[in-house]
Amino acid sequence: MPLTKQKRLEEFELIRWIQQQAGNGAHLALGIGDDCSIQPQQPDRDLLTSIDLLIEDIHFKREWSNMFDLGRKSAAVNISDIAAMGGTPQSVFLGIGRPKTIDDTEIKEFLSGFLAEIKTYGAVLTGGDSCGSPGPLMISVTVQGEVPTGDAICRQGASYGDAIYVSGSLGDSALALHQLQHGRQPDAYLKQRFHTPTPRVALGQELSKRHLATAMLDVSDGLIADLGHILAASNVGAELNLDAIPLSAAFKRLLDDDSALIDFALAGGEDYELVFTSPLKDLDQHINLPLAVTRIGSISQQPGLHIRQTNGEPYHCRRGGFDHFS
Ligand SMILES: Nc1ncnc2c1ncn2[C@@H]1O[C@H](COP(=O)(O)OP(=O)(O)OP(=O)(O)O)[C@@H](O)[C@H]1O
Ligand SMILES: Cc1ncc(C[n+]2csc(CCOP(=O)(O)O)c2C)c(N)n1
Ligand SMILES: [Mg+2]
Repeated sequence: MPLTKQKRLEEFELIRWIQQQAGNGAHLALGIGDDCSIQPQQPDRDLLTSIDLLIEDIHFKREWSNMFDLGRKSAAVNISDIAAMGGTPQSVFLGIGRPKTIDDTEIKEFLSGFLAEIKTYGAVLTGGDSCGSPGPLMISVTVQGEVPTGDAICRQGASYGDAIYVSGSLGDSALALHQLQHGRQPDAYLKQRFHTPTPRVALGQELSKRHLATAMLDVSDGLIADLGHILAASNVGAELNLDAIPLSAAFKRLLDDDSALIDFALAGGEDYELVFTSPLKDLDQHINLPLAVTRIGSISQQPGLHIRQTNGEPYHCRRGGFDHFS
């Protein structure tokens, strides 16, 4: 259906508003407004690029979140991929498929949250695309970052004897989601962990700059599934200590009443914490950041992922990791 003149004006007005809000990046020769942005290349840097989609009713429900927080989360989960390589985010590209039910105020709220989040990490909105959607709200985010040549931390470098670490705590986000899905209101802390996760950019940068980690990724689909990617890429196995999995006070309070909830920490997903391996056994002593880093196990020669309880018995998690196609 051809767009009316008035509708097109609205579309470009919104893009002009986005352009004004986005500002200019010092690393760019040209940002929003032309057919492409232009970024001069640095000879001693590797360019990191990642894309992720967020689709209404798959990744979020509009009734659970406000549009500002949804904007923040859309940015954060993508910036988390740059953090997971140890890089510095720079340019972000935003695609929006917008249903008619979202008005200008809501879309501006979304963009304000998105821009506030990327600004926190020094990144700039550099381009994107906007169109109508006959169905759900669809968000596509591409993020680019940089790392000194050769310093990016990949999934493939883990070797036998390395210790396995995780930042922050696990399971909060999945527990909040579980409560929302069952019509309950999570407490403020758990809610915040689900709606506005924090990409661990400073930790990733520290690990890459000081060459402290051999393999790394961010936990989006759940610890077991995502650590499994490191094991497959590195061709090794792992032993995890169940009691070492870091849990928040809010999570522990609920775990006291229902010990089965531990599976949300092992396989829930959307933690956006960093899981990494290192030959150092006391890595927490080497990092001076206001973020806990916990040793949860070690890389073994025996293939597969084995979880042990304190009494030495194996633990079998009853949840699978998140899989879009299962
Ligand atoms: N449709 C696709 N076309 C090309 N490459 C893809 C496609 N889907 C995924 N990939 C690539 O597969 C790899 C793994 O993607 P995946 O989405 O599982 O990882 P991730 O983005 O780190 O995790 P998550 O999406 O759960 O945050 C990435 O290199 C990604 O670019
Ligand atoms: C409404 C609603 N239902 C379910 C979930 C849970 N969820 C969706 S995608 C995903 C994995 C990460 O995504 P990706 O692999 O695409 O990066 C998880 C755990 C949610 N957030 N909202
Ligand atoms: Mg992905």
